[in-house]
Amino acid sequence: MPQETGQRIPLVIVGNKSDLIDEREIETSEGEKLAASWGCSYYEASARTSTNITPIFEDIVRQLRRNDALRREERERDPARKKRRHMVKKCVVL
Ligand SMILES: Nc1nc2c(ncn2[C@@H]2O[C@H](COP(=O)(O)OP(=O)(O)OP(=O)(O)O)[C@@H](O)[C@H]2O)c(=O)[nH]1
Repeated sequence: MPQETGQRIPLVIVGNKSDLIDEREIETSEGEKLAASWGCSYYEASARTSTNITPIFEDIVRQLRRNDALRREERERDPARKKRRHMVKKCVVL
């Protein structure tokens, strides 16, 4: 799925309600397999017990920061960028 969009979108797969152990419908291995095929992390979390909530948001923030850094690097490497910068006309307010 991430490959289909062609964009860097932060992605994690979360199986919620991990506290309801007896009502499990998806095996951990199944979630991990899907996450591996999407190239992202898999978490099992519980909103009720606050299990894994912080690591999920930390993972997303790490991805956002990594994507920002990659975008900056790509922009720096773009040879057309320098040329464009010289062509920009600035407006001066007096
Ligand atoms: N035990 C447990 N209950 C949860 C958890 N997360 C949400 N719920 C409960 O599940 C119900 C539905 O929660 P919503 O946040 O409305 O989720 P939803 O996507 O609209 O509904 P679901 O089909 O239940 O996923 C509510 O009664 C929540 O309190 C959890 O991690 N553990």
